[in-house]
Amino acid sequence: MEQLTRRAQTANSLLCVGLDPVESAQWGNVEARLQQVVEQTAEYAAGFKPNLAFFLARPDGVALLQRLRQWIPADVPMILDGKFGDIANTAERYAAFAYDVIGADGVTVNPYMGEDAILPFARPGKAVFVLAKTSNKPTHSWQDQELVSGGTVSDYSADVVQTLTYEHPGLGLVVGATNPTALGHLRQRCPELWFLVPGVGAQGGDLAATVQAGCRASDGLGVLINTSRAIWQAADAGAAARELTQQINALRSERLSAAI
Ligand SMILES: O=c1ccn([C@@H]2O[C@H](COP(=O)(O)O)[C@@H](O)[C@H]2O)c(=O)[nH]1
Repeated sequence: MEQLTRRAQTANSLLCVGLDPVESAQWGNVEARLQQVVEQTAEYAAGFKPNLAFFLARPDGVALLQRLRQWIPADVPMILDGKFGDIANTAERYAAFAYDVIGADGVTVNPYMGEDAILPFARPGKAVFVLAKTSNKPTHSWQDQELVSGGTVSDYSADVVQTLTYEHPGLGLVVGATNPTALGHLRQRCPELWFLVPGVGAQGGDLAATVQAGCRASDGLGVLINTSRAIWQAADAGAAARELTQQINALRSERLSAAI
């Protein structure tokens, strides 16, 4: 999280460039497009987030991820969005894959199986974003279920992660941009955690509301706002990333002046 904070400050950006490579007649070769998107957007990126599914769906997916790691500048964190979640010894193997085989700086984790599904990823210097309130909108949301002990399932996930951060400071949450009320609620519950926030762009998340509800009161950072298809499909990926960064920064400034 220190690397992420440093990068967000140096690049003056909260943008996470999502990398979900798909074939398209427009782009032709996926590998060349991937390299182009990284090159064009790197100066604006606080982080990159390749989604593992899009690589595993290719015969050369793991090797492509390894090459991707080489194209991403060393000071820009790469978060491997694998939503890993299995018992401890298996989670260890997933962590070895993400960190040792691919060279990721962080991962996403599904906490359904409990703390032993999370903690093997909590290595020093690595960021672990745990699902709390995701951006999809199922009609019957598991995450909104009220627990007898109080709060919802997503609150519980956030509370567990918050507690674990006392010993494992690299933990953060995944909170979708499609529900700013929930984002604000979780920000109040966890004032200092970094949130990975997907859902802006193709999923229609409200950027202004995301910045308003999600940024930390203490330093105006704390949200890594991801967009994948909106950049991948843009005619000029660099321009799309620059525009988004500028929009986010304008909203951050407005938020700051409103607070003064
Ligand atoms: O709650 C979540 C968690 C992860 N994702 C992932 O983020 C990107 C979003 O892509 P867009 O094209 O910007 O919609 C994708 O990899 C998802 O699997 C998410 O959307 N929501």
